[in-house]
Amino acid sequence: MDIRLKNINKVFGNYKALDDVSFEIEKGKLIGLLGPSGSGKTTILRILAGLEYQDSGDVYLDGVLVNELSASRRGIGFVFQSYGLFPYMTVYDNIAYGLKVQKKSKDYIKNRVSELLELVELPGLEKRYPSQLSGGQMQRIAFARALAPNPQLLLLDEPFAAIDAKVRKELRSWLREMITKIGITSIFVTHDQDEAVEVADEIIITNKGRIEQIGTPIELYKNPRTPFVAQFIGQSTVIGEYRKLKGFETLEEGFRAVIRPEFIKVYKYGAQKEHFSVLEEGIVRNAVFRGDCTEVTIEVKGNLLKTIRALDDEGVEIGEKVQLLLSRCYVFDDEKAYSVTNKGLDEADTFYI
Ligand SMILES: Nc1ncnc2c1ncn2[C@@H]1O[C@H](COP(=O)(O)OP(=O)(O)OP(=O)(O)O)[C@@H](O)[C@H]1O
Repeated sequence: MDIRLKNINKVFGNYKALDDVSFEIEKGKLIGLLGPSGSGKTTILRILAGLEYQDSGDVYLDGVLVNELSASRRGIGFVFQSYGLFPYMTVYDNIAYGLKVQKKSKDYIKNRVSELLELVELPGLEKRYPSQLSGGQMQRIAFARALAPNPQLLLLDEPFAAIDAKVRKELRSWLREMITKIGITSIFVTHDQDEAVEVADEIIITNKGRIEQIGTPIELYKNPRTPFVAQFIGQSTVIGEYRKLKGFETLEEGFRAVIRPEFIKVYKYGAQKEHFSVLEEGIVRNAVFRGDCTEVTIEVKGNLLKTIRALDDEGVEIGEKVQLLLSRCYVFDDEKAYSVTNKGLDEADTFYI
């Protein structure tokens, strides 16, 4: 199912929850709706599903205007953060629920339930109750239940939020594989960037009821188009002025710069033999081991820059003097954001992700 939202507005009391929201989603895509708390993500899902109605604007599903269509007639499956399973029903009855509402035959339901249990890799659990399942299993069953009536669109509202970190990671890749396999258009809400970047084909970034930017994870990283996106995506250090960082001009009044760890290379003092004119000096102020890398904070001309050192890189110690090459940064004011490259480096020397 392809989706189009056109100029959607929604006010709760005197709070504008959605402000002129428009976007289109191609059939079969897995979309992450990413934004801070209260930015309108859930409201968008609920309006799409017909669980909430917009004050103005249009919702089209497969080119058909569905503003007046009730939730049950939109062909949409919903998976909630809190699983939404009926606690007093077995796994079988939970999955069968929507099919019984559709008055499917007993044989059809039996086959469909076992087919779905195979799909979510939990065969044999028909007789269990939700209380007898782990969080990850409950979410898989909730997924099976949402898919049972063959919806054309699947909406997932923070589907992993209630699940602990390790299982959450597994479920993410599982969901990605599952959705690719079924080929169903899906939108999931999250406020976790890593989750959105890892799972989604495209990300829609919401902020204060508006869409900030839509793009693939890599597009959002490489070309943030608004100040909000420049700061929100990726791990960044925001500095008020360049303080004459080598290779960059002084910032204009009202502009700030975002520097990401991936734009910086850190060298042991004296190890770098090129680009002397733009090599900066800094002092290591903090180093935190993150499991797969070390996050190192370095003070450079009064700015604390976050950098990453791979496990194979030679270690640095707190208080150590190091050298850095800063390849580029994003510059933004209240209205626009753009990328600036270090003037002392050739294109081939700039570090892109
Ligand atoms: N039924 C309602 N009545 C009044 N205000 C509401 C209602 N539903 C949502 N809101 C308000 O609208 C705004 C957007 O809410 P929404 O749940 O869409 O945000 P969200 O981005 O999903 O947030 P979160 O990540 O915290 O779930 C919030 O300020 C919320 O308090």
